[in-house]
Amino acid sequence: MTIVIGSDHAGYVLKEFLKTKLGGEGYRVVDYGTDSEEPVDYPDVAEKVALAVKSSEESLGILVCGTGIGMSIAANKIPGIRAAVCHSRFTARMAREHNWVNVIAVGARVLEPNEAWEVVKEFLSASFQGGRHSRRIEKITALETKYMSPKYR
Ligand SMILES: O=C(CO)[C@H](O)[C@H](O)[C@H](O)COP(=O)(O)O
Repeated sequence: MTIVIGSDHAGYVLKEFLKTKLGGEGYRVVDYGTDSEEPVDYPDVAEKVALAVKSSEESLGILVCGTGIGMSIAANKIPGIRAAVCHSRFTARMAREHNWVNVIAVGARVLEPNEAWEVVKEFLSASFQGGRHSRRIEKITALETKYMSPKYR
């Protein structure tokens, strides 16, 4: 599986840490930056990662900023992206099993690096359970379609 990853300046150090861990587990990692702790705006990175995930069903995204919140808000603007901030192993597992989240966002100012890695590992090891959850995902997709129509713009 390919992991598409990106961060802003606040998440840069954690992104690099997660990249090393992911590589060690054999994942192919594609990095959309940023490449230093020089300030950048998280929506720019969230857009690149979200579009990459959208273009390949085989990939999952990881976004890192200070809290994960801004990244997830931005990524969720891209149709087909279901992004969620996860700061515990439980929420990471549920995000995948119930919500079919395809982009996880974590906060470098919230979690220690090893905690963040545990959360990411849990996310990557979980699978969408389907069943009743499929119906709910379909309703989320319907909302996306409905509110993207010119009537609501
Ligand atoms: O998107 C965020 C908030 O949800 C991130 O935490 C950003 O990394 C943060 O806002 C950046 O803050 P800074 O003061 O510009 O470093």
